[in-house]
Amino acid sequence: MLTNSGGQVAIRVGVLGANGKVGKAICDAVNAADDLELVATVDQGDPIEQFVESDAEVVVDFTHPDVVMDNLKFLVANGIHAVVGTTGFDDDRLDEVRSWLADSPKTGVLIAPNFAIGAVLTMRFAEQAARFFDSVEVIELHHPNKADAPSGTAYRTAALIADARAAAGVGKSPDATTTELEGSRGADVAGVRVHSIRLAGLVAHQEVLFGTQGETLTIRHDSIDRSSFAPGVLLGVRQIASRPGLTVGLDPLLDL
Ligand SMILES: NC(=O)C1=CN([C@@H]2O[C@H](COP(=O)(O)OP(=O)(O)OC[C@H]3O[C@@H](n4cnc5c(N)ncnc54)[C@H](OP(=O)(O)O)[C@@H]3O)[C@@H](O)[C@H]2O)C=CC1
Ligand SMILES: O=C(O)C1=N[C@H](C(=O)O)C[C@H](O)C1
Repeated sequence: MLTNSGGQVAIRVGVLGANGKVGKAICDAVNAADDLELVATVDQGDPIEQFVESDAEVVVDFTHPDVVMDNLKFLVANGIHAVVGTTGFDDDRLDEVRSWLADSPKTGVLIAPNFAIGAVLTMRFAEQAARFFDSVEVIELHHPNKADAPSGTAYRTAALIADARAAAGVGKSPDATTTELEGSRGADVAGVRVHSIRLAGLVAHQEVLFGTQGETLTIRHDSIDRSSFAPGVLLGVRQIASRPGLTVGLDPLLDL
């Protein structure tokens, strides 16, 4: 059992996807925190049972949308709290996680499409701005090794904007396009156009563009290093045991 200089018992943390781009940054951050102990790391091909054997209290998942549900089902069934950054969660998946948690009521799961504070604020600011502008489009820009498009953050941003506009009675963005090459106007996410750029040299970036008579507003966020995700993940690791059930997004942990 690890204790820090104040005699506090460290939280026992496991990482899934530990050899991945974000997983490595999270392992470094856990190792650098004196109130956390990295007790197990699991990547492709390793047995997930390591988390039970090592008595992990919280497991962080940055793997792949195709495998994250199986991982989560195992963690919840074993009463291990989870902090999940992996993308691919639609309403059906969230409902499935809730149904597992109903059988494990003390377990907490946090699923957040983006753990970077600037990205969380971008979503919040976009939601606030949404009702004041006629037009809105989202551009997300990522490294070319990203598996999913649009990004989980862009999905969530578009959904928040759409909900805010619907609540305020604002209609769809004006668009007179009648002739188009397929894909040229981006994907339609809840009625909001989302454009995905994949470019060598990028990490994770998003612009939300608003327009109305005589003015535009652009909200832009840039993760220029994957360490940007670590503070939000560690906040989740520290809080999740006191938040049983499903929490979606980092906002409640930041009192937003
Ligand atoms: N919420 C957030 O703030 C953020 C979310 N993400 C999301 O996190 C996920 C991972 O991103 P990233 O780190 O860039 O991806 P990587 O591909 O770099 O890392 C994923 C790692 O998970 C491993 N893996 C795959 N399947 C399993 C499995 N069944 N069990 C254990 N490990 C497995 C992969 O191994 P192998 O390569 O051999 O398949 C790889 O090492 C993506 O969904 C991404 O969108 C990313 C950044 C921030
Ligand atoms: O794959 C990534 O890199 C990222 N994925 C998340 C997403 O899809 O929104 C978060 C961030 O954009 C980085």
